[in-house]
Amino acid sequence: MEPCTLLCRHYVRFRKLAQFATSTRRRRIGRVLHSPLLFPFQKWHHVVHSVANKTFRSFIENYTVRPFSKMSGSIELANPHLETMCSDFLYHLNINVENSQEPTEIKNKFGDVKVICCGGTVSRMRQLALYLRKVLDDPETGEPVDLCSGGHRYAMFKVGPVLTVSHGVGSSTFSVVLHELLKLVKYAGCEDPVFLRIGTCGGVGVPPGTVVVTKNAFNGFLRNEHEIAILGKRVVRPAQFPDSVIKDVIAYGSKEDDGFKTISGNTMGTDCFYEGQGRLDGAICEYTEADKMEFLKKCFDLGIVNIEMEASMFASVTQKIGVKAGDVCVTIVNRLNGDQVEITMEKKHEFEQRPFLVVGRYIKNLLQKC
Ligand SMILES: O=P(O)(O)O[C@@H]1C[C@H](O)[C@@H](CO)O1
Ligand SMILES: O=c1cc[nH]c(=O)[nH]1
Repeated sequence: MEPCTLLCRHYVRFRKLAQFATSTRRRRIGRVLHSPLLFPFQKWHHVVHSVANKTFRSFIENYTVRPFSKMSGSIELANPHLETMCSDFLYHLNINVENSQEPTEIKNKFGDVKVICCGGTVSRMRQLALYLRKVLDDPETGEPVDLCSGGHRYAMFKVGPVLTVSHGVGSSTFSVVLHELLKLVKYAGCEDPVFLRIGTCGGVGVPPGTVVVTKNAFNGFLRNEHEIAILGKRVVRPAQFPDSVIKDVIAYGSKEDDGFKTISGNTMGTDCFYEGQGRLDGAICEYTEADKMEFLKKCFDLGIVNIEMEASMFASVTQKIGVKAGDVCVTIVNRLNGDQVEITMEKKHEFEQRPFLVVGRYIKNLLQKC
C-alpha cells in the first residue's frame, strides 16, 4: 500500500477517535459528574486531535503530486474525507454512489471505462460517440443515450469502454465535471483510465485546421502552472501532461494524406476568451494592438502554439491525482492574423473531425493493448 494511502487511513481513524472523544454528550456528562475518571479521557482527546492534525498535514505534504512513473493501476484520490462518507452524490452528473464493498451498480455500469473524452459542447461529444462506434466496431445503432441528462448541466455518452462528456466553456465548468468524473472512475474501480480533452483553440503562428497535442500547459500569467483560490489562499500547482500520452497521441497523428498537420507544443489556458487571450474585440479592452502583439510574441517565445481555456486546470488536476491525460485541440483561427473566428460553421465542423481521427486511432490502439 502506498504511504499516502496508509496516512489517509490513519487520519480517518484518528479523526473518528477524536470525534468520539469530543462528542457533546461525553463533555456534558463530564461536566455534570466532575468525574475524576473522565479527566484523563478529556486530556487524551487533545492528544488524539493533535495527532490527527499532524497525520492530516503529513498526508497533504506527502501527497503533493503523484509522479508520472507511478501512473498505473487503480486511482488514488487526494482527499481523505471521502473515506468517511457512506455515499457520494455526484450532483452535476446526477449519479449517486453508495459506499459498499459489494459490486455495485456503478461498478457494473462504469467499471470497464478506459478512456474519458471531454470537450466543450454536447453536440461534439455526441458526434464523437457516433464516430467512436464506427472506429471501435460497436454494434449499437440507436441514438446515443445521455447518461447524466437528469443533472441538466453536462452530457455523457458511453461507447464500449469510452465515455464522451461535455464540459462547457472554460476551467470553472470543466473542473466541476472533472472532479465528479475522477470520483466516478475511482468508485467504479476503473484501472488506469486516460482522460483526454478534445477541443478547439486559437493558434499562435499556426494555420487554422492544425491539430495541437499539448506539451506543457501555461496559465494566463504565462506560467507553466495552475493557480486557484482555496480557503482564501492562492494555491499553485504544476500543470504538465505525461510525455507517454503526448508521444502516443502524436504517433497516431495525421498522416500525409489526411490533409492536415498534427504538432505538439505548449498551450495557454486562460480564464477569459477576450481580454485573457489579448483580444481587441471584447466588450472591454484597455490595451493597444501593439501590447497585444507583444503578448502574443511572448507566448510564441515560450513555445506556446495555441490558446484555449482549460489546459492548465486540466493538466494540474489530473497530474495531482496521478491519472494519465492529454489535450488535443484543433486551431480555428491564427491569432497572429486576427481575433475574430471567421471560419464558417461547416468548416469548423470539418475541423472538429480532425482531433476525432487522431484520438480515434490512439484509443483503438490503446484498447487493443489492454
Ligand atoms: O472544447 P471547446 O471547443 O469548448 O474549447 C475551446 C475553449 C473554450 O472552452 C471555448 C471558447 O470558445 O472553446
Ligand atoms: O481563439 C480561440 C479559439 C477557440 N477557443 C479559444 O479559447 N480561443
